[in-house]
Amino acid sequence: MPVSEAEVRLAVAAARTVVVKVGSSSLTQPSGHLDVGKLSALAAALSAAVGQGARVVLVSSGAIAAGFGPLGFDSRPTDVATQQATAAVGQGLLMAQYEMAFGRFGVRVGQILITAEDTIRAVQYRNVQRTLGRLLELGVVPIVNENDSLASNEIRFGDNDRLSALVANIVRADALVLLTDVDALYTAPPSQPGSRRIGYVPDVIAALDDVTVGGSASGVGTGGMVTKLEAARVAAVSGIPTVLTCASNAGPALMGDPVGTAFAPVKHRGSSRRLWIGFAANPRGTLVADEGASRAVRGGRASLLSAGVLEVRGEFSAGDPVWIDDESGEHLARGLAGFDSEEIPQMLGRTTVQLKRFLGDEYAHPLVHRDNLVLV
Ligand SMILES: Nc1ncnc2c1ncn2[C@@H]1O[C@H](COP(=O)(O)OP(=O)(O)O)[C@@H](O)[C@H]1O
Ligand SMILES: N[C@@H](CCC(=O)OP(=O)(O)O)C(=O)O
Repeated sequence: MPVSEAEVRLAVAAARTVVVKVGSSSLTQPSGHLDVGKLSALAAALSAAVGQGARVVLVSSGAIAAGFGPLGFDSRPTDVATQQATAAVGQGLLMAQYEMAFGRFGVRVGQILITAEDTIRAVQYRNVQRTLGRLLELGVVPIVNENDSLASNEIRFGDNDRLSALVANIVRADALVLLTDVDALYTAPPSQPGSRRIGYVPDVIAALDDVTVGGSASGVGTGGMVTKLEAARVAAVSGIPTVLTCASNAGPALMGDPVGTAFAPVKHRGSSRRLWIGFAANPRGTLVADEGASRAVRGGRASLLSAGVLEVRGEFSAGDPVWIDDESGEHLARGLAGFDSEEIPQMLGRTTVQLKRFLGDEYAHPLVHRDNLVLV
């Protein structure tokens, strides 16, 4: 586990598999239209890394930014339906440019569009993992974006920062590089007088207390620095180092030069699927655990049984993420529900033996299995 900045930089330079995320603001002109020059420069830097043997996954935003100009809008649309339609137009334009730009270096690209919803379940998760793995084996640079045109509003990432950290987990990346329109993390939004550049963050969780982060200032970006730090945190707890810098520093960042901000990993890798449950999507409902069940869940190795659940809130399907709260309303854990919300009221308070006797074998299972549960 690297501890000094030099070791973190070295780990990034030596990474065999690297996920690079580029934000909308780094691919567009001030007018909002796609900036083909910036996109080509990025493709050149990533192709050089591929030429040196790296396996590169590019998580690229920019579908909405690329689509609104050609559709005749003056600025990024704000309503969901128009954003989704704009992304459908822009995503094709974006990929056409990437194909051409990487093609100049003989590098092939492939498009992967992900929704939070269809990757939260184990089968789809493994599907994404297998396809990305195969693309990398074939020497292709997968270009990933959220499937904006189909993502449902309640369960979308919105920004691509957290998505990139999860993709880094899925492909078991050795490094994550976040490219944006600011050269590094600052102690406060760079527009604030007196804000200072931070070159190295040894512990991202502790750093969250010392840094003032703001939203996007660009008009095309989405999450600002908040979601980038969240991505760096997810990567860190997965054992993955992160470098955050501006897109024009992509080449030096990948070579381990001291540009931008480097974040050290804070822990050895956990299970990527459990991280996915913890961070991928917003819970759709809540299961309220009684005192005994809360204690068992807090203990870390227990499933949530219906005998210890007092109440179900919200509407969800089996497999959806839910909160597990204690009676005072405090969040204890996130987990994937084992049943649809409408099936649960008849199960509440019943033991496994009672469930079997009164409702049948198919109900004699935990409401949330411990393998699908992550403490918060
Ligand atoms: N503490 C901070 N340090 C650096 N940038 C910050 C900070 N707080 C807020 N920001 C803003 O975050 C912006 C980057 O986020 P965003 O516009 O969403 O980019 P992207 O499109 O690359 O995701 C920067 O341009 C900057 O204005
Ligand atoms: N998936 C969206 C990303 C939205 C967005 O602006 O993200 P980001 O620039 O990474 O903050 C798109 O391609 O337009």
